[in-house]
Amino acid sequence: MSLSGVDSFYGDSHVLHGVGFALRPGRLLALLGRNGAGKTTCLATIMGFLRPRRGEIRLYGERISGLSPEAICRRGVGLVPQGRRVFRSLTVRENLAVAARGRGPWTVERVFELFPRLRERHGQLAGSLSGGEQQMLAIGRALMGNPRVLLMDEPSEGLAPQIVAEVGRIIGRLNAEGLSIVLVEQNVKMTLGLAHDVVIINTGAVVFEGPVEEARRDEARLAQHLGVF
Ligand SMILES: Nc1ncnc2c1ncn2[C@@H]1O[C@H](COP(=O)(O)OP(=O)(O)OP(=O)(O)O)[C@@H](O)[C@H]1O
Repeated sequence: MSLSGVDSFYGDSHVLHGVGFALRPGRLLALLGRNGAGKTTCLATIMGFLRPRRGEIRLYGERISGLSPEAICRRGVGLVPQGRRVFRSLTVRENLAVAARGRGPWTVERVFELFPRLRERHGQLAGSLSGGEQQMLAIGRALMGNPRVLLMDEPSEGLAPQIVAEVGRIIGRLNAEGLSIVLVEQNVKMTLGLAHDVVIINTGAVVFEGPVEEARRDEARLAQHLGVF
């Protein structure tokens, strides 16, 4: 998937300025930046919730910018949204079942193999789950759409360190199984441990794109754009 020269607006407010980067198949790309840098806006633009005014987004060669969110989802882009957004008054199993889409390996059973905790709680209302369990459910729900590319918006937000490590392991495993992932995170340490490639955005523009080794070597730049971590 690639973005080139993408400009996005909320009304008159110009938020993304010529954003371009490429996610290669099977890679994990970390999208980093300070609060308000435009990371969530980038994901919203890829998903089609915001239509870019300039530039284009391609998925395996096909132009997807300008399509509806449903059409983009059907072409294989999945989203784990910030704040999880599970259906609180549906059970765990129902949350997964309603998200089933497309052809591919993902079934409720397979999600339960990935997250045994969800199997244990399959009949429970999602609103009664812990934060970590809701995050697992949000990931499972996105997988039920059989995505080729998974966008994840701050999956570690508000979770205890032990649960963050567990979620990190799952993300690494999904990627190792071949899923291409864009990971937006404030947890820079965890993210650099998982990523192949890093993109840093600052006030809506890309200020760094390169392999994770290069990002690690340039700690001064990371500190400049991300603050102390
Ligand atoms: N719905 C909206 N309407 C108008 N402006 C918005 C809207 N959502 C975000 N913005 C603005 O767009 C800019 C980028 O926000 P965005 O949420 O993409 O940043 P972010 O990097 O994801 O930050 P965070 O880490 O806080 O989620 C910010 O200046 C924000 O105030």
